[in-house]
Amino acid sequence: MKEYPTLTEIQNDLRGGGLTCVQLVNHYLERIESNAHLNAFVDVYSEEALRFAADVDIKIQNGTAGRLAGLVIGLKDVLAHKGHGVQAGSQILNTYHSPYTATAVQRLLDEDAIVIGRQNCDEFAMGSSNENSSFGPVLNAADNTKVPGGSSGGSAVAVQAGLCHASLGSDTGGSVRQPAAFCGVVGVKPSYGRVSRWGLLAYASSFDCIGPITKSIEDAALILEIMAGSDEFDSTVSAKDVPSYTENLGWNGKAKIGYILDTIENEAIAPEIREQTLEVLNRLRSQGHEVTPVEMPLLDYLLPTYYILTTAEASSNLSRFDGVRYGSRAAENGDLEALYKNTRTEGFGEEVRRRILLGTFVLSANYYDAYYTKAQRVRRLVREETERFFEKFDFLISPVTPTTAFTIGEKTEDPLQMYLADIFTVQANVVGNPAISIPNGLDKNGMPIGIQIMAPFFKEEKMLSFANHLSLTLKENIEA
Ligand SMILES: NC(=O)C[C@H](N)C(=O)O
Repeated sequence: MKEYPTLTEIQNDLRGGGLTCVQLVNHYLERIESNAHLNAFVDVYSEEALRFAADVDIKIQNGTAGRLAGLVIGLKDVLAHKGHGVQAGSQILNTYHSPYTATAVQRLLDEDAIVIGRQNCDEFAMGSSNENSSFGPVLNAADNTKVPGGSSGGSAVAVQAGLCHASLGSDTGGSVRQPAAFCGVVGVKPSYGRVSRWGLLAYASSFDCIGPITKSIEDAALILEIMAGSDEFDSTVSAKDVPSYTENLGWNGKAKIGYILDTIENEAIAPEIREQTLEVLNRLRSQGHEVTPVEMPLLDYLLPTYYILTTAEASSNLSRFDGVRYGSRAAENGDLEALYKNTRTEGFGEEVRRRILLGTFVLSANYYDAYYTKAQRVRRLVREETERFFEKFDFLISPVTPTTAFTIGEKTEDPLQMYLADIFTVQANVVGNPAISIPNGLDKNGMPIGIQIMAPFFKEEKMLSFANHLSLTLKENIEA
Protein backbone atom coordinates (compact mmCIF):
# COMPACT_ATOMS: atom_id res chain seq x y z
CA MET A 1 0.00 0.00 0.00
CA LYS A 2 1.28 3.48 -0.80
CA GLU A 3 2.38 5.96 1.89
CA TYR A 4 -0.33 8.39 2.89
CA PRO A 5 1.10 11.47 4.58
CA THR A 6 -2.35 13.01 5.14
CA LEU A 7 -5.93 11.89 5.66
CA THR A 8 -6.97 14.08 2.72
CA GLU A 9 -4.99 11.83 0.41
CA ILE A 10 -6.53 8.71 1.93
CA GLN A 11 -10.00 10.20 1.48
CA ASN A 12 -9.28 11.10 -2.15
CA ASP A 13 -8.49 7.46 -2.88
CA LEU A 14 -11.46 6.25 -0.83
CA ARG A 15 -13.80 8.46 -2.83
CA GLY A 16 -12.09 7.60 -6.12
CA GLY A 17 -12.88 3.94 -5.51
CA GLY A 18 -9.26 2.78 -5.57
CA LEU A 19 -9.20 2.08 -1.84
CA THR A 20 -11.53 0.85 0.91
CA CYS A 21 -11.44 1.27 4.67
CA VAL A 22 -11.39 -2.53 4.99
CA GLN A 23 -8.19 -2.61 2.92
CA LEU A 24 -6.72 0.13 5.06
CA VAL A 25 -7.51 -1.66 8.32
CA ASN A 26 -6.13 -4.94 6.96
CA HIS A 27 -2.97 -3.14 5.95
CA TYR A 28 -2.48 -1.69 9.46
CA LEU A 29 -3.30 -5.03 11.10
CA GLU A 30 -0.56 -6.66 9.05
CA ARG A 31 1.84 -3.85 9.96
CA ILE A 32 1.02 -4.26 13.65
CA GLU A 33 1.65 -7.99 13.43
CA SER A 34 4.92 -7.75 11.54
CA ASN A 35 6.14 -5.09 13.98
CA ALA A 36 4.99 -6.80 17.16
CA HIS A 37 8.57 -6.56 18.52
CA LEU A 38 8.11 -2.77 18.87
CA ASN A 39 5.49 -3.48 21.57
CA ALA A 40 3.52 -0.38 20.58
CA PHE A 41 0.05 -1.90 21.07
CA VAL A 42 -1.23 -3.68 24.16
CA ASP A 43 -4.57 -4.58 22.63
CA VAL A 44 -5.64 -4.76 18.97
CA TYR A 45 -9.32 -4.67 18.02
CA SER A 46 -9.03 -6.59 14.73
CA GLU A 47 -12.60 -7.78 14.25
CA GLU A 48 -14.24 -4.67 15.57
CA ALA A 49 -12.06 -2.39 13.42
CA LEU A 50 -12.86 -4.44 10.30
CA ARG A 51 -16.58 -4.31 11.10
CA PHE A 52 -16.42 -0.54 11.56
CA ALA A 53 -14.41 -0.21 8.37
CA ALA A 54 -17.05 -2.10 6.38
CA ASP A 55 -19.73 0.25 7.78
CA VAL A 56 -17.70 3.33 6.88
CA ASP A 57 -17.16 1.97 3.36
CA ILE A 58 -20.95 1.80 2.93
CA LYS A 59 -21.31 5.32 4.28
CA ILE A 60 -18.71 6.54 1.79
CA GLN A 61 -20.66 4.95 -1.06
CA ASN A 62 -23.85 6.60 0.20
CA GLY A 63 -22.19 9.95 0.69
CA THR A 64 -22.98 10.00 4.41
CA ALA A 65 -19.50 9.43 5.86
CA GLY A 66 -18.11 11.70 8.58
CA ARG A 67 -15.10 13.99 8.34
CA LEU A 68 -12.72 11.35 9.69
CA ALA A 69 -13.76 8.52 7.39
CA GLY A 70 -10.62 6.53 6.64
CA LEU A 71 -8.77 7.64 9.77
CA VAL A 72 -7.41 4.56 11.50
CA ILE A 73 -6.36 5.67 14.95
CA GLY A 74 -4.80 4.16 18.07
CA LEU A 75 -5.51 5.28 21.63
CA LYS A 76 -2.97 5.63 24.41
CA ASP A 77 -3.90 3.26 27.23
CA VAL A 78 -5.21 6.11 29.38
CA LEU A 79 -8.37 6.88 27.39
CA ALA A 80 -11.69 5.34 28.33
CA HIS A 81 -13.38 3.50 25.47
CA LYS A 82 -16.65 1.79 26.32
CA GLY A 83 -16.42 -1.99 26.61
CA HIS A 84 -12.64 -1.98 26.21
CA GLY A 85 -9.89 -2.41 28.73
CA VAL A 86 -8.02 0.66 29.88
CA GLN A 87 -5.26 0.25 32.42
CA ALA A 88 -2.74 3.10 32.06
CA GLY A 89 0.02 0.57 31.49
CA SER A 90 -0.58 -0.71 35.03
CA GLN A 91 -1.37 -4.06 36.57
CA ILE A 92 -3.67 -2.44 39.11
CA LEU A 93 -6.34 -2.08 36.41
CA ASN A 94 -5.69 -5.44 34.73
CA THR A 95 -9.32 -6.54 34.90
CA TYR A 96 -10.97 -3.15 34.36
CA HIS A 97 -13.23 -2.48 31.37
CA SER A 98 -14.48 0.99 30.78
CA PRO A 99 -18.25 1.53 31.01
CA TYR A 100 -18.05 4.80 29.06
CA THR A 101 -16.09 6.56 26.33
CA ALA A 102 -13.89 9.63 26.73
CA THR A 103 -15.42 12.73 25.16
CA ALA A 104 -12.40 13.28 22.89
CA VAL A 105 -12.61 9.70 21.63
CA GLN A 106 -16.39 9.85 21.19
CA ARG A 107 -16.09 12.97 19.04
CA LEU A 108 -13.66 11.15 16.73
CA LEU A 109 -15.92 8.09 16.57
CA ASP A 110 -18.88 10.33 15.73
CA GLU A 111 -16.94 11.45 12.65
CA ASP A 112 -16.27 7.83 11.63
CA ALA A 113 -12.71 7.39 12.86
CA ILE A 114 -11.81 3.71 13.27
CA VAL A 115 -10.09 2.77 16.53
CA ILE A 116 -7.65 -0.07 15.88
CA GLY A 117 -6.37 -0.65 19.42
CA ARG A 118 -4.88 0.72 22.59
CA GLN A 119 -1.27 1.63 22.91
CA ASN A 120 1.50 0.99 25.39
CA CYS A 121 2.61 3.85 27.66
CA ASP A 122 4.45 4.55 30.89
CA GLU A 123 2.40 3.50 33.89
CA PHE A 124 -0.12 6.24 34.67
CA ALA A 125 1.76 8.39 32.14
CA MET A 126 4.70 8.72 34.53
CA GLY A 127 7.88 8.53 32.52
CA SER A 128 9.86 9.84 29.59
CA SER A 129 10.99 6.62 27.95
CA ASN A 130 8.08 4.16 28.04
CA GLU A 131 10.20 1.87 30.21
CA ASN A 132 7.81 2.20 33.17
CA SER A 133 5.07 0.10 31.61
CA SER A 134 3.88 -3.18 33.07
CA PHE A 135 3.66 -4.36 29.44
CA GLY A 136 7.40 -3.88 28.97
CA PRO A 137 9.28 -1.21 27.03
CA VAL A 138 8.39 0.09 23.58
CA LEU A 139 11.20 0.20 21.00
CA ASN A 140 12.00 3.16 18.78
CA ALA A 141 11.42 2.10 15.16
CA ALA A 142 14.41 4.13 13.94
CA ASP A 143 16.75 2.11 16.17
CA ASN A 144 15.41 -0.74 18.26
CA THR A 145 18.05 -0.23 20.95
CA LYS A 146 16.65 3.25 21.71
CA VAL A 147 13.63 4.37 23.69
CA PRO A 148 10.69 6.01 21.90
CA GLY A 149 10.26 8.66 24.60
CA GLY A 150 7.31 8.75 26.92
CA SER A 151 4.91 8.58 28.29
CA SER A 152 2.96 8.22 24.99
CA GLY A 153 5.73 6.03 23.54
CA GLY A 154 3.50 3.37 21.97
CA SER A 155 1.36 6.07 20.35
CA ALA A 156 4.37 7.82 18.80
CA VAL A 157 6.01 4.62 17.55
CA ALA A 158 2.72 3.43 16.06
CA VAL A 159 2.64 6.52 13.83
CA GLN A 160 6.39 6.44 13.17
CA ALA A 161 6.26 2.80 12.03
CA GLY A 162 2.98 3.14 10.09
CA LEU A 163 0.97 0.86 12.37
CA CYS A 164 -1.96 3.29 12.26
CA HIS A 165 -2.47 6.67 10.64
CA ALA A 166 -2.63 8.71 13.87
CA SER A 167 -2.73 8.31 17.65
CA LEU A 168 -4.21 10.10 20.63
CA GLY A 169 -1.82 10.65 23.51
CA SER A 170 -1.85 12.65 26.71
CA ASP A 171 0.62 15.35 27.72
CA THR A 172 1.14 16.29 31.37
CA GLY A 173 4.72 17.52 31.05
CA GLY A 174 5.69 16.65 27.50
CA SER A 175 4.28 13.17 27.03
CA VAL A 176 2.96 13.88 23.53
CA ARG A 177 5.71 16.21 22.28
CA GLN A 178 8.80 14.45 23.63
CA PRO A 179 8.00 11.01 22.12
CA ALA A 180 6.87 12.74 18.91
CA ALA A 181 10.33 14.38 18.75
CA PHE A 182 12.14 11.10 19.49
CA CYS A 183 10.15 9.34 16.74
CA GLY A 184 10.16 12.05 14.05
CA VAL A 185 6.41 12.76 14.03
CA VAL A 186 4.12 15.67 14.92
CA GLY A 187 2.71 16.05 18.45
CA VAL A 188 0.37 18.74 19.76
CA LYS A 189 -0.38 19.76 23.32
CA PRO A 190 -3.42 22.04 23.20
CA SER A 191 -4.12 24.80 25.73
CA TYR A 192 -5.32 23.53 29.07
CA GLY A 193 -9.10 23.70 28.85
CA ARG A 194 -9.32 23.34 25.06
CA VAL A 195 -10.05 19.58 25.00
CA SER A 196 -12.21 17.75 27.53
CA ARG A 197 -10.40 15.48 29.98
CA TRP A 198 -13.53 13.44 30.62
CA GLY A 199 -12.50 9.83 30.25
CA LEU A 200 -8.77 10.51 30.53
CA LEU A 201 -7.32 8.54 33.46
CA ALA A 202 -6.09 11.34 35.70
CA TYR A 203 -2.44 11.79 36.58
CA ALA A 204 -2.15 15.50 37.46
CA SER A 205 -5.49 17.09 36.69
CA SER A 206 -4.35 20.71 36.44
CA PHE A 207 -1.69 19.72 33.86
CA ASP A 208 -3.15 16.81 31.84
CA CYS A 209 -4.09 17.46 28.18
CA ILE A 210 -5.14 15.08 25.40
CA GLY A 211 -3.32 15.67 22.11
CA PRO A 212 -2.89 14.13 18.65
CA ILE A 213 0.23 12.45 17.27
CA THR A 214 0.34 12.43 13.48
CA LYS A 215 2.55 12.45 10.42
CA SER A 216 1.31 15.87 9.27
CA ILE A 217 0.29 19.17 10.83
CA GLU A 218 -2.84 19.13 8.68
CA ASP A 219 -4.05 15.91 10.33
CA ALA A 220 -3.18 17.17 13.81
CA ALA A 221 -5.20 20.33 13.10
CA LEU A 222 -8.19 18.31 11.92
CA ILE A 223 -8.20 15.91 14.87
CA LEU A 224 -7.79 18.77 17.32
CA GLU A 225 -10.59 20.82 15.82
CA ILE A 226 -12.95 17.85 16.10
CA MET A 227 -11.99 17.00 19.71
CA ALA A 228 -11.91 20.55 21.07
CA GLY A 229 -14.69 22.55 22.65
CA SER A 230 -16.96 22.65 25.65
CA ASP A 231 -18.21 19.52 27.33
CA GLU A 232 -20.83 19.22 30.02
CA PHE A 233 -18.74 16.48 31.70
CA ASP A 234 -15.63 18.61 32.24
CA SER A 235 -16.16 22.05 33.70
CA THR A 236 -12.54 23.06 33.10
CA VAL A 237 -13.11 23.09 29.33
CA SER A 238 -13.56 26.55 27.88
CA ALA A 239 -16.80 27.49 26.16
CA LYS A 240 -14.80 29.52 23.63
CA ASP A 241 -15.63 28.74 20.01
CA VAL A 242 -13.26 26.38 18.25
CA PRO A 243 -11.92 28.01 15.08
CA SER A 244 -11.37 25.92 11.98
CA TYR A 245 -7.70 25.07 12.34
CA THR A 246 -7.64 23.23 9.02
CA GLU A 247 -9.07 26.10 6.99
CA ASN A 248 -6.55 28.52 8.38
CA LEU A 249 -3.31 26.64 7.91
CA GLY A 250 -1.86 29.17 5.49
CA TRP A 251 0.54 31.57 7.20
CA ASN A 252 1.26 35.00 5.92
CA GLY A 253 3.03 37.92 7.46
CA LYS A 254 6.01 38.19 9.70
CA ALA A 255 6.24 36.74 13.16
CA LYS A 256 7.98 37.93 16.28
CA ILE A 257 9.86 34.97 17.62
CA GLY A 258 11.67 34.74 20.92
CA TYR A 259 13.99 32.00 22.03
CA ILE A 260 15.47 31.47 25.47
CA LEU A 261 19.24 31.70 25.28
CA ASP A 262 19.74 28.93 27.78
CA THR A 263 17.74 26.47 25.66
CA ILE A 264 20.45 26.84 23.00
CA GLU A 265 23.57 27.55 24.98
CA ASN A 266 23.24 25.09 27.83
CA GLU A 267 26.02 22.52 27.79
CA ALA A 268 23.59 19.67 28.35
CA ILE A 269 22.16 20.16 24.85
CA ALA A 270 23.46 17.81 22.19
CA PRO A 271 25.56 19.81 19.67
CA GLU A 272 23.52 18.68 16.69
CA ILE A 273 20.28 19.77 18.33
CA ARG A 274 21.82 23.15 19.08
CA GLU A 275 23.07 23.55 15.51
CA GLN A 276 19.83 22.48 13.90
CA THR A 277 17.75 24.72 16.14
CA LEU A 278 20.02 27.68 15.39
CA GLU A 279 19.82 26.87 11.71
CA VAL A 280 16.02 27.09 11.88
CA LEU A 281 16.16 30.39 13.76
CA ASN A 282 18.58 31.80 11.18
CA ARG A 283 16.39 30.67 8.33
CA LEU A 284 13.37 32.32 9.90
CA ARG A 285 15.40 35.48 10.35
CA SER A 286 16.45 35.43 6.70
CA GLN A 287 12.77 35.16 5.74
CA GLY A 288 12.18 38.46 7.49
CA HIS A 289 10.77 37.22 10.79
CA GLU A 290 12.04 38.98 13.87
CA VAL A 291 14.06 36.51 15.95
CA THR A 292 15.25 37.63 19.38
CA PRO A 293 17.12 35.89 22.19
CA VAL A 294 15.69 36.43 25.68
CA GLU A 295 16.52 35.50 29.24
CA MET A 296 14.01 33.58 31.31
CA PRO A 297 15.52 33.20 34.75
CA LEU A 298 12.66 31.16 36.15
CA LEU A 299 13.48 28.30 33.80
CA ASP A 300 15.62 26.66 36.47
CA TYR A 301 12.59 26.30 38.72
CA LEU A 302 10.34 24.68 36.15
CA LEU A 303 11.20 21.03 36.72
CA PRO A 304 11.09 21.18 40.54
CA THR A 305 7.77 23.02 40.37
CA TYR A 306 6.40 20.49 37.93
CA TYR A 307 7.48 17.49 39.97
CA ILE A 308 6.19 18.88 43.27
CA LEU A 309 2.78 19.79 41.90
CA THR A 310 2.23 16.76 39.67
CA THR A 311 3.25 14.26 42.33
CA ALA A 312 0.97 16.02 44.83
CA GLU A 313 -1.95 15.78 42.41
CA ALA A 314 -1.05 12.20 41.53
CA SER A 315 -1.00 11.10 45.17
CA SER A 316 -4.55 12.37 45.49
CA ASN A 317 -5.81 11.11 42.09
CA LEU A 318 -4.35 7.65 42.51
CA SER A 319 -5.78 7.15 46.00
CA ARG A 320 -8.90 5.69 44.38
CA PHE A 321 -6.93 2.59 43.37
CA ASP A 322 -7.24 0.84 46.71
CA GLY A 323 -8.77 -2.52 45.88
CA VAL A 324 -12.16 -1.32 47.14
CA ARG A 325 -13.23 1.48 44.83
CA TYR A 326 -10.91 0.68 41.93
CA GLY A 327 -8.06 -1.70 41.30
CA SER A 328 -7.50 -5.44 41.44
CA ARG A 329 -7.59 -6.46 45.08
CA ALA A 330 -4.58 -8.36 46.41
CA ALA A 331 -5.32 -11.94 47.50
CA GLU A 332 -3.64 -11.42 50.89
CA ASN A 333 -5.87 -8.90 52.59
CA GLY A 334 -6.31 -9.60 56.27
CA ASP A 335 -7.35 -6.21 57.65
CA LEU A 336 -8.09 -2.96 55.89
CA GLU A 337 -4.54 -1.68 56.11
CA ALA A 338 -3.14 -4.91 54.66
CA LEU A 339 -5.72 -4.76 51.89
CA TYR A 340 -4.65 -1.23 50.87
CA LYS A 341 -0.98 -1.93 51.30
CA ASN A 342 -0.84 -5.23 49.43
CA THR A 343 -3.14 -4.07 46.64
CA ARG A 344 -1.12 -0.94 45.98
CA THR A 345 2.28 -2.61 46.39
CA GLU A 346 1.36 -5.40 43.97
CA GLY A 347 -0.55 -3.22 41.54
CA PHE A 348 1.74 -0.21 41.11
CA GLY A 349 5.23 -0.20 39.62
CA GLU A 350 8.26 1.45 41.19
CA GLU A 351 7.99 4.88 39.55
CA VAL A 352 4.30 5.25 40.42
CA ARG A 353 5.04 4.30 44.03
CA ARG A 354 7.92 6.79 44.12
CA ARG A 355 5.68 9.60 42.90
CA ILE A 356 2.84 8.76 45.26
CA LEU A 357 5.29 8.86 48.17
CA LEU A 358 6.83 12.14 46.96
CA GLY A 359 3.40 13.66 46.48
CA THR A 360 2.18 12.51 49.87
CA PHE A 361 5.32 13.98 51.43
CA VAL A 362 4.92 17.43 49.83
CA LEU A 363 1.28 17.51 50.94
CA SER A 364 1.97 16.41 54.52
CA ALA A 365 1.21 18.91 57.28
CA ASN A 366 4.82 19.71 58.13
CA TYR A 367 5.99 20.26 54.56
CA TYR A 368 2.91 21.61 52.80
CA ASP A 369 3.96 25.25 52.92
CA ALA A 370 7.62 24.60 52.23
CA TYR A 371 6.91 22.59 49.07
CA TYR A 372 3.35 22.59 47.81
CA THR A 373 2.44 26.21 48.57
CA LYS A 374 5.80 27.44 47.38
CA ALA A 375 5.52 25.51 44.12
CA GLN A 376 2.05 26.98 43.52
CA ARG A 377 3.56 30.44 43.95
CA VAL A 378 6.36 29.66 41.53
CA ARG A 379 3.77 28.37 39.07
CA ARG A 380 2.08 31.76 39.25
CA LEU A 381 5.40 33.57 38.69
CA VAL A 382 6.23 31.42 35.67
CA ARG A 383 2.78 32.12 34.29
CA GLU A 384 3.26 35.85 34.71
CA GLU A 385 6.70 35.72 33.13
CA THR A 386 5.31 33.73 30.20
CA GLU A 387 2.43 36.19 29.79
CA ARG A 388 4.90 39.07 29.69
CA PHE A 389 6.89 37.19 27.06
CA PHE A 390 3.81 36.79 24.88
CA GLU A 391 2.99 40.49 25.15
CA LYS A 392 6.13 41.02 23.07
CA PHE A 393 6.34 37.86 20.97
CA ASP A 394 4.09 35.65 18.86
CA PHE A 395 5.97 32.40 19.50
CA LEU A 396 8.57 30.83 21.72
CA ILE A 397 10.81 28.43 19.82
CA SER A 398 13.08 25.86 21.45
CA PRO A 399 14.38 22.35 20.97
CA VAL A 400 11.85 19.78 22.24
CA THR A 401 14.48 17.78 24.10
CA PRO A 402 18.13 18.27 25.05
CA THR A 403 19.16 14.98 23.39
CA THR A 404 17.79 12.60 20.80
CA ALA A 405 16.37 9.21 21.88
CA PHE A 406 18.66 7.55 24.40
CA THR A 407 19.53 3.88 24.81
CA ILE A 408 17.07 1.58 26.58
CA GLY A 409 18.14 1.17 30.20
CA GLU A 410 20.47 4.19 30.15
CA LYS A 411 18.47 6.33 32.58
CA THR A 412 16.29 3.84 34.42
CA GLU A 413 18.49 3.87 37.54
CA ASP A 414 18.57 7.65 37.72
CA PRO A 415 15.13 9.25 37.95
CA LEU A 416 16.55 12.80 37.97
CA GLN A 417 18.27 12.24 34.62
CA MET A 418 15.00 10.87 33.30
CA TYR A 419 13.09 13.94 34.55
CA LEU A 420 15.54 16.19 32.70
CA ALA A 421 14.27 14.82 29.37
CA ASP A 422 11.25 17.14 29.89
CA ILE A 423 13.18 20.29 30.63
CA PHE A 424 11.88 22.18 27.56
CA THR A 425 8.39 20.73 27.45
CA VAL A 426 7.10 21.28 31.00
CA GLN A 427 6.76 25.06 30.71
CA ALA A 428 3.71 24.72 28.45
CA ASN A 429 2.01 22.51 31.05
CA VAL A 430 2.99 24.61 34.04
CA VAL A 431 1.43 27.68 32.36
CA GLY A 432 -1.27 25.96 30.29
CA ASN A 433 -0.22 27.28 26.86
CA PRO A 434 -0.38 25.27 23.64
CA ALA A 435 2.80 23.86 22.09
CA ILE A 436 3.67 21.69 19.13
CA SER A 437 6.62 19.47 18.31
CA ILE A 438 7.54 19.05 14.66
CA PRO A 439 10.36 17.07 13.05
CA ASN A 440 13.59 18.95 12.43
CA GLY A 441 15.85 16.47 10.68
CA LEU A 442 18.03 13.70 12.06
CA ASP A 443 21.26 13.48 14.03
CA LYS A 444 24.29 11.72 12.60
CA ASN A 445 23.01 8.37 13.88
CA GLY A 446 19.74 8.81 12.05
CA MET A 447 17.73 9.61 15.19
CA PRO A 448 14.98 12.23 14.82
CA ILE A 449 15.31 15.75 16.25
CA GLY A 450 12.26 17.88 17.06
CA ILE A 451 11.64 21.59 17.30
CA GLN A 452 8.99 23.13 19.55
CA ILE A 453 6.75 26.12 19.00
CA MET A 454 4.83 27.44 21.97
CA ALA A 455 2.06 30.00 21.44
CA PRO A 456 -0.12 32.26 23.60
CA PHE A 457 -3.03 30.76 25.47
CA PHE A 458 -5.77 29.50 23.09
CA LYS A 459 -3.85 30.52 19.98
CA GLU A 460 -3.72 27.03 18.49
CA GLU A 461 -4.87 28.40 15.15
CA LYS A 462 -1.92 30.74 14.87
CA MET A 463 0.49 28.10 16.21
CA LEU A 464 -0.61 25.45 13.72
CA SER A 465 -0.44 27.77 10.73
CA PHE A 466 3.04 28.95 11.71
CA ALA A 467 4.14 25.36 12.35
CA ASN A 468 2.86 24.50 8.88
CA HIS A 469 4.85 27.37 7.40
CA LEU A 470 7.93 26.26 9.31
CA SER A 471 7.62 22.63 8.30
CA LEU A 472 7.34 23.65 4.62
CA THR A 473 10.49 25.73 5.10
CA LEU A 474 12.26 22.75 6.68
CA LYS A 475 11.19 20.49 3.84
CA GLU A 476 12.64 22.91 1.30
CA ASN A 477 15.79 22.86 3.37
CA ILE A 478 16.05 19.09 3.25
CA GLU A 479 15.21 18.90 -0.43
CA ALA A 480 17.68 21.70 -1.38
N1 LIG B 1 3.33 12.61 31.63
C1 LIG B 1 4.16 13.40 31.03
O1 LIG B 1 3.75 14.34 30.36
C2 LIG B 1 5.58 13.05 31.07
C3 LIG B 1 6.49 13.38 32.11
N2 LIG B 1 7.73 12.83 31.68
C4 LIG B 1 6.15 12.79 33.47
O2 LIG B 1 6.64 11.73 33.76
O3 LIG B 1 5.47 13.39 34.24
